[in-house]
Amino acid sequence: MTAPTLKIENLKLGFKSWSGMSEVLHGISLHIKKGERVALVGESGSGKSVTARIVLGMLQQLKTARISGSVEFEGINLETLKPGSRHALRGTRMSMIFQDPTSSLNPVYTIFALFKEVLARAEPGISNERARQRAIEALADVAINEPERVLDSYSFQLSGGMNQRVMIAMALANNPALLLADEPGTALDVTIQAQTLKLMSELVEKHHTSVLFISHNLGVVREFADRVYVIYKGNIVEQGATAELFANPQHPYTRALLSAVPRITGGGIPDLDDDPGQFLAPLVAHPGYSEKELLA
Ligand SMILES: Nc1ncnc2c1ncn2[C@@H]1O[C@H](COP(=O)(O)OP(=O)(O)OP(=O)(O)O)[C@@H](O)[C@H]1O
Repeated sequence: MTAPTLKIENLKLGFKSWSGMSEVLHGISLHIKKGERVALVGESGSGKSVTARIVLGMLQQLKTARISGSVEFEGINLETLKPGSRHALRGTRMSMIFQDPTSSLNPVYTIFALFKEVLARAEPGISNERARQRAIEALADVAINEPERVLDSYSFQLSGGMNQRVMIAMALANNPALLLADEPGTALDVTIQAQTLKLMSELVEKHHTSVLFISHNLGVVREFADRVYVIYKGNIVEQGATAELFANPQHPYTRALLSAVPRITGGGIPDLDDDPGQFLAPLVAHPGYSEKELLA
């Protein structure tokens, strides 16, 4: 049996502040099999982005963060890796696409310089010629027609949609096993968002990339994901195959989210805080699927 690309078990996170600890993740577990696209869906502040940041090792250095539980990537517990080895995974075996492409691309460097840095993570000392050739190929994959012009531009000279494509091209340039996509395109208008999601979808299919797709938009999740985990206030309250979960949601919070789909796509999630206690039941697996069986 091949190890899942990602396996998170009992992950807890708290932030220390002057007023005490605020608990953000209460022991979440999830997994992504090779080539599987899994969505983590929940309202703003539920703990989606911090989960991705822990996988990437970006929160561990924060003095205020308290993290426990385990994160395995391709069968290796990431906590057992030396910081250098863990750092080396970022941008090579796992990469991330952020919500706002324009502010995520450093405006001080040309797109080519940023590309070269990404490529050099997997191929140290890569020559300018080879980096340029590979960058042009990667940009062709995201349907950019004038790669030379784009490579010599700075992010602030390109449109948001173009920057989003550049970011997808960069994230996939080293053929990662895992792509963490945090609400890609939500900072852009809906047409561009739909185009970039379609592009991303085609590319991950082509390269058999596993994806953790973070979103609050169930309409988008339905199009993109094979399986869905629903997160509410730092707890996974339900998971299941996408079609099944949409057809037969078990958990009251999932039902509430689903009933709000038209409002979500129109912008904004309704306030579900009226009776938060009712949503905090343990994980609900769909009949016939246990977390163990899904891993097999
Ligand atoms: N560095 C930090 N220090 C303190 N609290 C933090 C930090 N980062 C995140 N949080 C808190 O952790 C909680 C979860 O944040 P997170 O960014 O994961 O939410 P999210 O589900 O991704 O929401 P959104 O959809 O709005 O991005 C929030 O209450 C947030 O304020």
